[in-house]
Amino acid sequence: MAAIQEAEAALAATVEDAVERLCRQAGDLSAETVPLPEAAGRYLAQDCASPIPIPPFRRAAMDGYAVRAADTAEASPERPVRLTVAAEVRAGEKAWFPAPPEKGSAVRVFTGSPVPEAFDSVVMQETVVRYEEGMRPFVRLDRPAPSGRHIAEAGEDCAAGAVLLKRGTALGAKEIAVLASFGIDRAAVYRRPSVVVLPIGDELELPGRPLPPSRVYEANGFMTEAKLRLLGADVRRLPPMPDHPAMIGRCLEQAWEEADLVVTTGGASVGKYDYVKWAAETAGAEPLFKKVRMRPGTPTSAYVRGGKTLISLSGNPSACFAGLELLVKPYVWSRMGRLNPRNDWREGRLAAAVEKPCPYPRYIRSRAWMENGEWRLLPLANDRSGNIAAFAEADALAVVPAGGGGADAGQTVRWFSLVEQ
Ligand SMILES: Nc1nc2c(c(=O)[nH]1)N[C@H]1C(S)=C(S)[C@@H](COP(=O)(O)OP(=O)(O)OC[C@H]3O[C@@H](n4cnc5c(N)ncnc54)[C@H](O)[C@@H]3O)O[C@H]1N2
Ligand code: MOO
Repeated sequence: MAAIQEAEAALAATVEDAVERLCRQAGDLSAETVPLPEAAGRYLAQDCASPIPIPPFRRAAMDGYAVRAADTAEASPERPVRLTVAAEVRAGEKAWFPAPPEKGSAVRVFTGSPVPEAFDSVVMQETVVRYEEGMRPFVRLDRPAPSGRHIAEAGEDCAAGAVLLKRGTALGAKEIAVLASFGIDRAAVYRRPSVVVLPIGDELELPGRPLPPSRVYEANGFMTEAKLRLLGADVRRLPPMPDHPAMIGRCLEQAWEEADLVVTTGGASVGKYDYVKWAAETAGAEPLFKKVRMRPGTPTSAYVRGGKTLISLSGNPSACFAGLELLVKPYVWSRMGRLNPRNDWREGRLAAAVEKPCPYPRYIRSRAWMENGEWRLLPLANDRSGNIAAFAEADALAVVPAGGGGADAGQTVRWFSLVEQ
């Protein structure tokens, strides 16, 4: 008996170990090439190089006149220089000029117009006086135009062949804009992991239906589905499954057939009707860990079978939430090919005491704000494991270290942001 308990204790992982074990078997990540709009929220599977220089041609950065700096070198308010406007080049037109340009010529240009080769400076239209004599347009300058001013050289932003975005980069709106501006219309991204979400519990009723006595609405499955979708996974949430061992076993088998990852909630603890561990082991799955040194969420476990993963989250909504943030998210991030699949931990000081002694690190939903150059964290009242009403107020998850009698107000703790990235 003692040997069994010791073996079980060895499988009780710290959160860091649990993440390590999960990420280590994230397996080979295959890639697919998708049109740009579908690449948003995913991670590049290879470096992306620029097929062309940007800007692709020498262009004006202001509306005004392309001139030769040498022609304007002597310009002053007392002795302004007069230039003949010999041509106009609009954005999108060829950089033409009746060559070779005579000394003292200028070309009317606009932001984004190609600048004809002989010209090396653009003066803004606000800084010149334009006038006409007969039908001929002229501009008058009363100061020199320095060579190179308001001209973007071809390849100045990025040379052809240069790496634009590195493998593992998250493709958000600005990265998509970078690819589009280089003429790239598809991206090689890592495949989205497919996930089946399975809420378990006789007491669960679907939202939208009347609530029979002694039942609760199924919330964890919806929370898990939403989180996974926001992370970019391909998700299917099943209706609640009763606490029935054979049914849970069959459902797990089917879910493993179809998905890379199965996430269950509920039926995870030691109660007479908690069957997930039993079903996983009966199906021959190998445990990665059978408990996690965290609260809430201690009964969380994970298994692998034939390259497929099962993460069994606790049924208590806050425990389920902690498991999603601390374990499922890093795992999905590593499967999606994100370079750093870890939460971005920082430090802050508690704005109120946490009076709950705990043998494990305690993860507390909190509100975070900046005060006098440091982060402050207010643990939410009503943070009991089974409570859910205060969820929406939290924008941070802070951790109070194990042992001791909780934490004092003012104590420095680690935390990360819950604001969706
Ligand atoms: N004798 C012991 N009892 C318990 C222990 C223990 O070590 N010894 N651990 C406690 C801890 S800690 C937790 S956490 C819970 C976890 O139990 P389960 O993961 O098996 O979850 P359930 O018993 O199925 O449900 C717990 C609670 O949450 C509600 N729930 C479940 N699923 C959902 C859902 N999808 N949506 C909304 N609410 C849900 C359920 O009705 C229960 O109230 O065990 C402790 N017990
Ligand atoms: O670990 Mo349980 O999740 O405290 O409520």
